[in-house]
Amino acid sequence: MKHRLADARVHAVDPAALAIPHAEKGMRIGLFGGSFNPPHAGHVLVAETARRRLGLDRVWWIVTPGNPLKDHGQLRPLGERLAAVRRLADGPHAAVTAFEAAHRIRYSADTVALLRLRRPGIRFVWIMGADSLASFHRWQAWRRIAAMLPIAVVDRPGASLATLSAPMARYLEGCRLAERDAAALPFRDPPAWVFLHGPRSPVSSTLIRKAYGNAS
Ligand SMILES: Nc1ncnc2c1ncn2[C@@H]1O[C@H](COP(=O)(O)OP(=O)(O)OP(=O)(O)O)[C@@H](O)[C@H]1O
Ligand SMILES: O=C(O)c1ccc[n+]([C@@H]2O[C@H](COP(=O)([O-])O)[C@@H](O)[C@H]2O)c1
Repeated sequence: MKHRLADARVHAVDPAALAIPHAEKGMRIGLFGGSFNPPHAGHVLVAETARRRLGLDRVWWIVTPGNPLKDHGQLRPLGERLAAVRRLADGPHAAVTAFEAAHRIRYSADTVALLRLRRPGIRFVWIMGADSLASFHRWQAWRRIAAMLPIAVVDRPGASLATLSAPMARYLEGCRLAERDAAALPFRDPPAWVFLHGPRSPVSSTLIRKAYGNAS
C-alpha cells in the first residue's frame, strides 16, 4: 500500500478511505473534522446547515485518528467510527475520509496545509460546532489555521454565548461576515468567518455513550 501507516489501527481501515478525496478545480468544499465517537444526528444537521447556507459542492467528513485535546480512553477504533460515519453521511454531497491517519497527522493546521498543497484551486472552508469555537484558541497554530481558510461555526445548544467571549471571536472580530452573506464565505480571502444560527440539535456523542453505558 502506498500510504504510510500511522499505527496498527490503520490496518483495519478501508484503504480507499485513507486517500485524500477527489475534487474538481473551483469546487467549494467544507472540511468537517470530528472524532465521531459515535456520529449522530447533530453532526448531520451541522453538515447540512453548512452545505446549504454556504452553497458548498461537498462536505468532507474527516474522521480524526484522535483529537489531540481529548482523552482517548473511550475512543472507538478508527475503522469502526469511519464505517458509522459512512452509514450516516452518504449521497453525492458527502465524502468520508480518514486520510489524516495515513499521513500521521494529529493537528488540523497540518490537515489544512496538506490539502492546500495536494488540492490547489479548491475553495476549502473549515466547519465546526459552536463548542469548538469556544476552545479553538487551544488548538495548535490556531491563528495559522484562520489565516489559511475561512471558518463556518454552526450554533449548538449550550455554546451560543461562547461566540461573544471566545478568544477566536475576539481575535477575528473584524473578519466576521453577516449571516445573510454566508454564501460568500468560500470566496473570501482568510481570515474570514461566519456564525450560522438555525435549527439546533442537543445530541452529543457523550450522551449516546452514556446511554449505552460507555460513560465519559
Ligand atoms: N449537536 C451538535 N450541534 C452542533 N455542532 C455539533 C453537535 N455535535 C457535534 N458538533 C460539532 O461536530 C464536530 C465533531 O464533534 P464530535 O465528534 O466531537 O461530537 P460531540 O458530540 O461533540 O462529541 P463528544 O460529546 O464526545 O465531545 C465538532 O465541531 C462539534 O462542535
Ligand atoms: O489541531 C488541533 O490542535 C485540534 C484540537 C482539537 C480538535 N481538533 C480537530 O477538531 C475536530 C473536531 O474534534 P472533536 O473531537 O471535537 O470532534 C477534529 O478534526 C479534530 O482533529 C484539532
